[in-house]
Amino acid sequence: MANSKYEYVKSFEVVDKLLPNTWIVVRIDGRNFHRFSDENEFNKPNDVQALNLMNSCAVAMLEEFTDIIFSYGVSDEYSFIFKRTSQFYERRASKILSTTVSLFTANYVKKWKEFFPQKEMRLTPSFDGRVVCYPSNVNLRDYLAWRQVDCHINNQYNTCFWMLVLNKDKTKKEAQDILKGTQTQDKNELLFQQFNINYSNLPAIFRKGSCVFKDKVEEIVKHTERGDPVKRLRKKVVVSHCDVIGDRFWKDHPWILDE
Ligand SMILES: Nc1nc2c(ncn2[C@@H]2O[C@H](COP(=O)(O)OP(=O)(O)OP(=O)(O)O)[C@@H](O)[C@H]2O)c(=O)[nH]1
Ligand SMILES: [Mg+2]
Ligand SMILES: [Mg+2]
Repeated sequence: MANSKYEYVKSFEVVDKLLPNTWIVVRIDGRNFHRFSDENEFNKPNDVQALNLMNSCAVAMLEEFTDIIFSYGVSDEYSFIFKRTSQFYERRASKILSTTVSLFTANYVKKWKEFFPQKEMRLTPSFDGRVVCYPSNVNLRDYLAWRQVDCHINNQYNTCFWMLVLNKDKTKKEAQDILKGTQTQDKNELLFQQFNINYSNLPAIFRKGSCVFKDKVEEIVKHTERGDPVKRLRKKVVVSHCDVIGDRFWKDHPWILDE
């Protein structure tokens, strides 16, 4: 049967091409993870295995979608940056967003047992997603700085909050009142005075979040007949908990934003 009678419906589809020559950022975030974390008894305020699971899913994303040049994750969220010149799905927003969210979610479920071998997963996880284009490297770096500052603020607050609740028998309301109006320095003092914790010594994965990107690493590709190793520089997806606010990281990894 000829389909021409019905084909006009296709013209209702809207064009959703993302601006050319801009960094495409897809940020996904766990839906109702407050409850998901409770039900699955994640450690408070940070569950290192839950974070490792998120990171492992991000690594899988960079391996599958080669246009992703960098990603940054904290808590139940991950931001994926597609290179400026990406022609992935002809830059169609809905395609890029939906495949990113679904591939990440599928990996999260698939890899759960690897990170929580003793825990049957409770509830079905899902993630929302949004896509934003940034025209300049400065905008992109400011975006990442915004997320990393957010990580710092939340982690410092949550660390104080849960120390007060779990170790000083404060109610959640009392802990909230104690922390109300406090500045960064006050929270550092509180942790040090009351719990002998030096905030800057806490694991970097909690304080800085996680960066997943392709780094140049030396790998032994073979051995000569005499048994000497032959090394090559290879690009490999790595996870690092570095500072992305200052210039250092970007000076050390110029290929990420130059690509
Ligand atoms: N215990 C624990 N909870 C976590 C951890 N990471 C994330 N969460 C929880 O996940 C929540 C994530 O915050 P949001 O994304 O703002 O809130 P949400 O509940 O996911 O709600 P929506 O994102 O709006 O659907 C946090 O408030 C925590 O309750 C963790 O490592 N340990
Ligand atoms: Mg969430
Ligand atoms: Mg969140």
